[in-house]
Amino acid sequence: MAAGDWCLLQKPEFLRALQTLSPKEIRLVIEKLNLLLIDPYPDGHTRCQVRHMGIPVYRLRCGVFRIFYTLKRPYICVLALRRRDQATYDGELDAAVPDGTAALALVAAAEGAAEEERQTAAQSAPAYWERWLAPQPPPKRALPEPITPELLSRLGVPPAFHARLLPLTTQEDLLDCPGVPDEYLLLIDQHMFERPLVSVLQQPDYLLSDVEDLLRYRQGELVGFLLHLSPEQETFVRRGLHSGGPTLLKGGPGTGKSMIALYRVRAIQEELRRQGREEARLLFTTYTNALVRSSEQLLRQLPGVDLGCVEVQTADRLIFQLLSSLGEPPRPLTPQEEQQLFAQALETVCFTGSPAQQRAQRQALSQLGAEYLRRELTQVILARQIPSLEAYLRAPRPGRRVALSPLQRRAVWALYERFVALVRLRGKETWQQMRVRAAECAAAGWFPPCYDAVLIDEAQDLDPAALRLLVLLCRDPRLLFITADANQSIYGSGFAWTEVHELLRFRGRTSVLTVNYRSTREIAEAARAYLQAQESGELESESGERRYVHSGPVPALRRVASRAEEVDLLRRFLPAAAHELRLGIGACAVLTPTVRAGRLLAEDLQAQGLPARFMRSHELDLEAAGVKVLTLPSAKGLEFPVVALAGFTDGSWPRSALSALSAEEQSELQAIDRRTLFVGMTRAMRALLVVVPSEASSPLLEGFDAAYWNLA
Ligand SMILES: Nc1ncnc2c1ncn2[C@@H]1O[C@H](COP(=O)(O)OP(=O)(O)OP(=O)(O)O)[C@@H](O)[C@H]1O
Repeated sequence: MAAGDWCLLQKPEFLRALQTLSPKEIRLVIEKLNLLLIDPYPDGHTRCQVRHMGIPVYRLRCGVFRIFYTLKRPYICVLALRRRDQATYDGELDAAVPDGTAALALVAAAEGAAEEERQTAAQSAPAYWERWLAPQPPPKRALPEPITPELLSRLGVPPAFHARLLPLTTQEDLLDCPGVPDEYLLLIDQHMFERPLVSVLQQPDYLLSDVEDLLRYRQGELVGFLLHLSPEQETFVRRGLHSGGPTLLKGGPGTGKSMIALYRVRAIQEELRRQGREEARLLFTTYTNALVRSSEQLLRQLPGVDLGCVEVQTADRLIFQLLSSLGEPPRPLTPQEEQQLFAQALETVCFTGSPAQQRAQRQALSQLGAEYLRRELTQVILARQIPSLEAYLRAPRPGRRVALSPLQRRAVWALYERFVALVRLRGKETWQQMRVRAAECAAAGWFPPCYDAVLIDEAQDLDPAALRLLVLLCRDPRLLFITADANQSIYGSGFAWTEVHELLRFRGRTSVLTVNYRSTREIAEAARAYLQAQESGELESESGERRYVHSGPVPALRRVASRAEEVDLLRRFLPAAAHELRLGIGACAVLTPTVRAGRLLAEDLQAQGLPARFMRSHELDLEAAGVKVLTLPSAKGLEFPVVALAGFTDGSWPRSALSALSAEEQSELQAIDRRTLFVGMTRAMRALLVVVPSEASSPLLEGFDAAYWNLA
């Protein structure tokens, strides 16, 4: 709603406080906000400026409450609602916080604060890592009042959770209380301890387009509010809906690519509804099962989205379903079967030509590492649908660093033919073959375009064939939307968009996002420095500009001599960092290189009394209590306030350090592994710890520059 040309925004802090009000009190708040829309400027009476805040913050009288807000034309941003008797006077606001400087640095500088101010705050902050890694946890903070059934009822906490909550007496026990959803824990925490306004300023802004929505939200008629996107982001939500062709959106980690794709679903549905096409079908694809689950969850909370008309799916699952619809369900090889058949192909490959030529080809193959060859077969020949030896001899191989001579290519082709024959004999297919088959069926008209719009998130890791299929399934190229970040590619090996489909010419329809909304500047810059530290980790430069919304402590690297030491470090770091952020242990994630390392770490953390669960990508439950332990690849696209990268101590990773490979092969595989670690690091929002073995022999566990990392 705009009145007097003002629009209202609100912070989650304010919304949470509303949860505790009676309908009559909410009515009063609505009335006051309507008045604010007419004139928000201080009048020295009902509206005053709060002193000692660094930036102008105002407060509005509202019965026994005070509403705090900021102004930045045309927006009035409502920060918080507090009872008058709870330190709602000038100067007491942030003095009530025991560690004001820490809060300031940890949650980043206030909106609009100068860069210099932001850096000073970060640097002058007390020693985070000393606190977070202290041998003993800090004393627990007692709750200022008991948790009573009356309080819980007033806060709207369902009776089913009361028994768990009533005995709690400290903030730490409250935040970590198992079996109670975070929303209730944070509500009680917010009631007990006011969050400094400077920290509230860092929360995202949500649109309050109709003040009456507050009542509807309180009564459960409204699922949530829309995020206030930046003008740059807003452009991409709607761009090209009426004209042009497909849109490609690029940008580094945390710049909001997925968020824009989700909001675009809403914009497309709105547009199609306007055209009277209520039943239009949308496809939203992403790379991992974990991302499918979290995208579905976000879409469910987005007002105006009809989830019934949106299919959220990984491209591979869709391919499986499409091929199944032809009759027999396809039979993909498991990774173990693929490895086994590949090894068998290597052993039994037959070469053609004279004995000397055959010897030369055998020798040519032996110069290449097995993993490198396997990728050549699956990601070059199969994924790019190279039809013949002649075509392979001429084929460019973008992303592959080992130049192959014609002799080597002949040898590789022989291996490819042997491998494909063995796969056929097994009566199965590789996933690349299935993707190719599905794309061919679509091109032949067996799968007609069945989606009115297709949105592809994380496209950098899709095979060209899978992408081609998705393009073919979309009825209207204007409603094809793709996000990608080449620096986060951990599976694919690079391709040109036009190689996929002539439609993907994106002329004038490619853009790059530059503001990181997820990680602190310190974490994002440290991750970049790590990626660039070695020649193998070259960074695809999308744009020179990088901007950040948050700032905080630099991330840390610690070297450990044993897994026991590693577990001890995590046991100290995770709860300390989470509690400092006023979050429960469920806000923490440990990302490991392998499934085995993840399982072991989760068991060890549990044994140390820290609730932790290892989750495969398809088992991901973001709402689950306790530390989430995931593999690095399955954390793709996700985010967590507190992240540790660990599990490198058993020596089984990185794979590239294990075998004797040529320098080019090493460098190519290391580039992928380095990007995998980069993706893991950039999942962290506020606190990041990387734990590596002290005897690390791989260059991948090196390259942590003291200018970006706390290496104490
Ligand atoms: N305008 C905004 N205001 C506040 N928060 C935002 C805004 N845009 C995005 N975010 C938040 O930033 C975080 C990162 O967004 P998102 O996951 O969409 O980024 P991404 O570019 O897809 O990242 P990645 O490529 O690393 O997966 C999310 O928590 C999202 O809610």
